[in-house]
Amino acid sequence: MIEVKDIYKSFGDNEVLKGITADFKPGVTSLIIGGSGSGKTTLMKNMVGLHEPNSGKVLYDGRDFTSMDMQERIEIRKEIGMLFQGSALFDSMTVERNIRFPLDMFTNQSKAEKLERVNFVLERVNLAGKNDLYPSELSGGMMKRVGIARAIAMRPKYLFCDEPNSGLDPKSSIMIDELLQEITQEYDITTVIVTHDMNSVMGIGEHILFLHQGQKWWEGSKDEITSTDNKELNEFVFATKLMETLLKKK
Ligand SMILES: Nc1ncnc2c1ncn2[C@@H]1O[C@H](COP(=O)(O)OP(=O)(O)OP(=O)(O)O)[C@@H](O)[C@H]1O
Repeated sequence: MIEVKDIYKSFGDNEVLKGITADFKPGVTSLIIGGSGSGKTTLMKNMVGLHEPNSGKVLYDGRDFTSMDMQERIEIRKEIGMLFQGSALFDSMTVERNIRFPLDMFTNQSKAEKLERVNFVLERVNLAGKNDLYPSELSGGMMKRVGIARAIAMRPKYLFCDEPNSGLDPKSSIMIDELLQEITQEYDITTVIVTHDMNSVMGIGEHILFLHQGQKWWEGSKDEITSTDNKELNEFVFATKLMETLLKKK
């Protein structure tokens, strides 16, 4: 479990996070949603140590990440998988080398062990046998799946995804969402996803955190989100024509 406790973060005079507290549980896909500039990415960056909070704590299974030194943090980082926007694959490396990269960096496994792991995760994301392709030879959805394979190669306990289906068509987006949810449940990963995508919210939103102006404005599940009377959340949720149309049909 990841516990975020009363996180405040400012950039100069701009107070972006104003006392966020939340728990993220293993085996559950947690979605951080909210309008542009509400602080979603900043919260995620504070959780993984890419930003330092002004105050507050982040605990990984009880371990206080915020007060750790660099060396101690490396140990936690090995347990974290990250899927960045745009997949962030290395263009000059094959699929296999991209996925092997964290294993080369962080483990002493033999070549054979690493290859076995690469092949296992490739199969898991439905890309068995694509080892020798280069990123330029892959579709956007395939690139995301390679990104997921790389993120889970180290058997992470925690998985962070920033807009995992940006740039994908609706069908590929659903495939990526379902894959993330399956992996989360199968390996009991604590998964945190930053998204704008209401399809993702309605598909895999087991636990949703809605940020508004740097505060946790609402928390709940996809089953609760359409029946809330929270004004700002409603404005966010029903901002698409699709949702509007579906609601009229109800
Ligand atoms: N490194 C930084 N330096 C200064 N200001 C920053 C920095 N990172 C974020 N901000 C500011 O923090 C605020 C929140 O940004 P953040 O990226 O967290 O929002 P977001 O909810 O993820 O938005 P979006 O959906 O548009 O990605 C914005 O006003 C942004 O300008």
